[in-house]
Amino acid sequence: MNANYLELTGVGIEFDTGGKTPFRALQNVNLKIAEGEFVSLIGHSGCGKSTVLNIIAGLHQATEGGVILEGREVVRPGPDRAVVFQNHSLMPWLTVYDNVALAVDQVFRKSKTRAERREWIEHNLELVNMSHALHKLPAEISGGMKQRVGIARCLAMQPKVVLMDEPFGALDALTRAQLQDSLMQIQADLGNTVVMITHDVDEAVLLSDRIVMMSNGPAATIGEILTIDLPRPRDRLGLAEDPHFVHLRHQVLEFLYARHGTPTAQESAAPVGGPTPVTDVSPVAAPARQESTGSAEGGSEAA
Ligand SMILES: Nc1ncnc2c1ncn2[C@@H]1O[C@H](COP(=O)(O)OP(=O)(O)OP(=O)(O)O)[C@@H](O)[C@H]1O
Repeated sequence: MNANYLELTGVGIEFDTGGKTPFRALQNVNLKIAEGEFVSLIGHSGCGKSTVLNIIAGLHQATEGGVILEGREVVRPGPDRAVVFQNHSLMPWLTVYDNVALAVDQVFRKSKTRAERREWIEHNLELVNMSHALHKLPAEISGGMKQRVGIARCLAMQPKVVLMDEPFGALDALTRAQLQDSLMQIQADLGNTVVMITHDVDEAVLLSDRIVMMSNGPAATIGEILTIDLPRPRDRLGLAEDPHFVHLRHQVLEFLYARHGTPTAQESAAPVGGPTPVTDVSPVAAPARQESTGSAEGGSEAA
């Protein structure tokens, strides 16, 4: 296993706001992600989670630093990084099958025959239990089913990294739980490297190998990284009362509510220097929690 599969080094970004001073969203973000690892990004609204994901996706260019995936610099979007958004983003005029076919044809037109591609599309829709609805249009299926199709489309591209921006955020609790379980099963089978944004602390602890907790912006950075050393496969019912699960969950809540609550006046006025970042270490060697020396005190606000 390559422990430095995906590396973010000194990543910072400023957005041009049309005024005199650009807006500094991120400052000195350093993170190393191992091949096959499941990493969640958590932090308050507006701290810069989507910006980190977009930089990895190649949709934004960092102002400083950069991203290396398997030894190659990320400079633009590519099929080696597929994104699952909160709102499925399926083509409404295409059937379930054709939505996945569109992505599969783009990636595998030259390397797979038509019959192989058909088999591959059906296989990926089967992975997310959608074989029964191949010929339905997005408008004819539920929100959870659309999200399943979005995940199938992403997996079918066989990306090196799966990027998920609050993939289950718009779903009811029961559907969300079912999809979380499916995702855990799929990741166990396929060994995908996943970076997922979530606001849901339980979801982060249940699914992740590590949780990256971000400080508030502007000039947001990584505040702490929590290693989730719960054995797999993980069973949500058993874990609900597991003291270690409860302890890990508490550590995330403490970071979000007690130490990085409402952005302070000091943070709001943060100069380009920003808070001190934490330097990541390999997930295997990582201690249960790494503290940033630059964390700010704050009030309380939900993530
Ligand atoms: N294109 C842009 N131009 C200017 N500012 C931007 C741009 N994109 C993001 N920002 C700002 O950067 C900061 C981080 O935004 P981002 O969307 O990454 O936060 P987030 O943590 O994903 O938020 P949420 O949890 O609410 O989705 C915010 O202050 C946002 O307003």
